[in-house]
Amino acid sequence: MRAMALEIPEVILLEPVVHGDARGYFFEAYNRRAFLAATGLDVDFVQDNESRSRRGVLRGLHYQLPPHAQGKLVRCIEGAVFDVVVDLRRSSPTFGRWVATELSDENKRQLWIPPGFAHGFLALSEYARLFYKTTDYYAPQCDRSLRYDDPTLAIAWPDLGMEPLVSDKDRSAPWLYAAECFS
Ligand SMILES: Cc1cn([C@H]2C[C@H](O)[C@@H](COP(=O)(O)OP(=O)(O)O[C@H]3O[C@@H](C)C(=O)[C@@H](O)[C@H]3O)O2)c(=O)[nH]c1=O
Repeated sequence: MRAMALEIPEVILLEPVVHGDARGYFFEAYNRRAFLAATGLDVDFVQDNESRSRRGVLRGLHYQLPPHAQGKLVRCIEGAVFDVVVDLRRSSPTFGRWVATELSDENKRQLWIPPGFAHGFLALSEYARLFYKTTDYYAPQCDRSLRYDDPTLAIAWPDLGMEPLVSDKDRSAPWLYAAECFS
């Protein structure tokens, strides 16, 4: 597993070693020891999530506040997504900054999103299925959404020539200045 640093160093892009042969391919999608060796992080994942979205669906930007803040290990197992992470740690030099990367069933890349960050994605392919592990359980009372189109964030979402399909919850999410963040 190869780790690649992004502009926000705590957010880590991971690329597995894919063993291809005449039958197809095999790779270790998650291996605790390999994850530790690549990232230096020994993380306890407690929940696996899967969602499937039509092209143009935008989910996010989501995070859970303490005491149920979540780290997430995200990958796209069908199609492709434009995946975005925003630093919401007020004490961080990169507070309010975002990084984005394409995750797809072709590149098999995974993104490690530490607690303290908001996460969202736009489905680029006809359908996109996201699979992600989390370090804490779903806690609706701590679940928060942040506006994906906040002009302060100025996220460069790809233009698919259509309005993104967004949940009511996400459409009515607060802007960054009013959002509850991390210390
Ligand atoms: C996130 C979550 C939702 N749910 C329920 C609540 C609701 O009825 C339904 C759909 O929830 P949402 O609309 O929040 O689903 P979704 O918009 O897909 O939420 C996800 O978005 C991405 C970007 C993330 O980063 C995830 O952590 C998660 O917040 O599923 C659970 O039961 N467990 C969970 O862990």
